[in-house]
Amino acid sequence: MFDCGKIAIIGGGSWATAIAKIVVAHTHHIGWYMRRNDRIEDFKNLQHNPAYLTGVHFNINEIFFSSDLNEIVQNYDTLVFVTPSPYLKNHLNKLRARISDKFIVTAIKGIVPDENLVCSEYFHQVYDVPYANLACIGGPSHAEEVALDRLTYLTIGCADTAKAQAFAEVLKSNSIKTKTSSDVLGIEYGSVLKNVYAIAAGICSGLKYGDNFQAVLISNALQEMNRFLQVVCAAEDQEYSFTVDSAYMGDLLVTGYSHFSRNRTFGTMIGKGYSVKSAQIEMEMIAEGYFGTKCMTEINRRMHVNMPILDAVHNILYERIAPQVEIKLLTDSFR
Ligand SMILES: NC(=O)C1=CN([C@@H]2O[C@H](COP(=O)(O)OP(=O)(O)OC[C@H]3O[C@@H](n4cnc5c(N)ncnc54)[C@H](OP(=O)(O)O)[C@@H]3O)[C@@H](O)[C@H]2O)C=CC1
Ligand SMILES: O=C(CO)COP(=O)(O)O
Repeated sequence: MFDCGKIAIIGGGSWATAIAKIVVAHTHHIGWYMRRNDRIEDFKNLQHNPAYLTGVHFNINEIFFSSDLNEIVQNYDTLVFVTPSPYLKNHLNKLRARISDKFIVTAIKGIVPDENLVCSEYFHQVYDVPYANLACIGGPSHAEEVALDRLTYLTIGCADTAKAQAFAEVLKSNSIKTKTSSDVLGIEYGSVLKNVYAIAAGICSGLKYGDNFQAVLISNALQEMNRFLQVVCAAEDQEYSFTVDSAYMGDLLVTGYSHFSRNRTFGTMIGKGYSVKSAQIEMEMIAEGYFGTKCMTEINRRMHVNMPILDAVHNILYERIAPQVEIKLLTDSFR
């Protein structure tokens, strides 16, 4: 069986903290890159992350912290990237060490802005990491619930099944169930799109559309996701059949409906009349679907998939079309 070796977490936010909790319970040692030394010092003193999931306590002796990404990369075999997607490039720009022979796992549910590449494509194209060394973590998984040990199902995608299985074993516990998949691109694109659709759900909620319509919106979102993945991820002449799995539909549902969802919260503010800027400032957290909307719209200019919900969210966020006008047009297009 493949051995993940020494595992390091890259990123210091809530999902990074939840994944660190899961991994260190299994391995009893992790490396952990955080960008700020003051955060690391506070973490060591408090024995928990000072800013995110503060109720999750760690045995500090089991963690090697560093704000030097190169030090972590040189000393660890499996690197789990959990930074919000808009910051990934900046972190990676600090890299001097080679990462092409590392096992790279991305838990990022977003796309690299300006590049219009999902994370596995970015690591492959820019850092020469072979696809067999690239994995992703998908599935409905709000960090706040993982922190509370609430039952959560994660899907580990990797072209190399043995590697996916090995990492799935590392994450498995009484409260975490895992399965594997070879559909890395599909999981990553699905994760980007569900953020866009959660923004749409939030906008409709802010506009006071009710549960009946939300259900129709989410059904249409799933069909839209499937149309896109059919074009981008299905083998020739094959029907794309994964979309109903929990890493796709499950994550769409949890992000579209959960009050923990930042994308839905952001959309709700937009529906209530906030400008994009004021919603972003008030939230203090990042709704990656905002960036995902722009990138997916640009990608779809080449793909020509029928994606009315993506188009509507793009028009609202980037073309300043009034949400009530755009959503009314969308309602007329649904059956
Ligand atoms: N939260 C969740 O439930 C889940 C999140 N994910 C995904 O995990 C990824 C990480 O999200 P999450 O952990 O929630 O993020 P958080 O919002 O919890 O954390 C934000 C992180 O970004 C850092 N940061 C803030 N500003 C900057 C900046 N200008 N440059 C570089 N870094 C910055 C923060 O560092 P600092 O503290 O130093 O300011 C912090 O580590 C995302 O792709 C998300 O989609 C996936 C599943 C669940
Ligand atoms: O992906 C998530 C849950 O699975 C988190 O979604 P938000 O970023 O909208 O909170």
